[in-house]
Amino acid sequence: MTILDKIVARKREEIIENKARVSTDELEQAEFFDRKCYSLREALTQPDKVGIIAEFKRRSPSKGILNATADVVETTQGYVNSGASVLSILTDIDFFNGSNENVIKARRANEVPILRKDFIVDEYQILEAKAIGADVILLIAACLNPEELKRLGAFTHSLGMSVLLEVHDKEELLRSINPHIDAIGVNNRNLATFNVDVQTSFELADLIPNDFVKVSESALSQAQTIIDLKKAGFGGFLIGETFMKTNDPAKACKEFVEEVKNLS
Ligand SMILES: O=C(O)c1ccccc1NCC(=O)[C@H](O)[C@H](O)COP(=O)(O)O
Repeated sequence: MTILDKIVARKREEIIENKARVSTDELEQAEFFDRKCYSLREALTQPDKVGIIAEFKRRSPSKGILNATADVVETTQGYVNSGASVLSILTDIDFFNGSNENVIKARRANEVPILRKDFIVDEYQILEAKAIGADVILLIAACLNPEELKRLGAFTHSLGMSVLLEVHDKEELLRSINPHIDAIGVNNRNLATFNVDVQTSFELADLIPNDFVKVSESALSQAQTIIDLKKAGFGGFLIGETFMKTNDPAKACKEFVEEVKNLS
């Protein structure tokens, strides 16, 4: 059993628990449910921005605790003030020490798209994402078949939210493209082995149709890599650990954005 299998198995239990605790009617009556979402595509195609998706990630299965103390409001506001275009906030509790509450707090404090970063396998989680103020959800090809990807993508679009499809190889990419996707992310981290290799993004770049915003995810730590990925056609860069492992994630983000701009 891979770590991804374990995460998804636990996720299915968690969804049953959550459905018993909070009804879909209650989710639809939540504070943020009827708000108009920010567009992921628009945020990642602004010519004056680098295209950073800055992640609030306390812990990861591969690295353990990254940052136990950072304040979510201070950090996410800092990310946005540093030039991040989009925020990504982990909501998985058991493997990432994330929470829905962190999205709610970040939503109240920021006016950019927020990606609810979790392992989505059920419509209920998408309703929950809308209810907590997220604009974007992630659909991971490694844990969803083409029919599920299409069904969950269509449901997400029906709520006015955006879909970031995550793939790791050519086979996942070719079987997963459907009309209900806004951006395609190449995860440089193999979720079964934890191996990271930025080359994965370069290899898949030309296979992703240009109608999608191309996003490179994970293991991004060098400004020059962003420049090279931009030349290869990428417009979004999902970065967690590089920022969160420092004492001041927002400052790390600011310095990174400045370095990319200086190299551009
Ligand atoms: O980060 C992990 O260890 C991990 C393990 C298993 C499943 C998913 C995992 N991470 C989720 C992500 O996709 C990353 O948080 C995101 O791409 C940012 O990556 P990084 O910049 O390397 O923190």
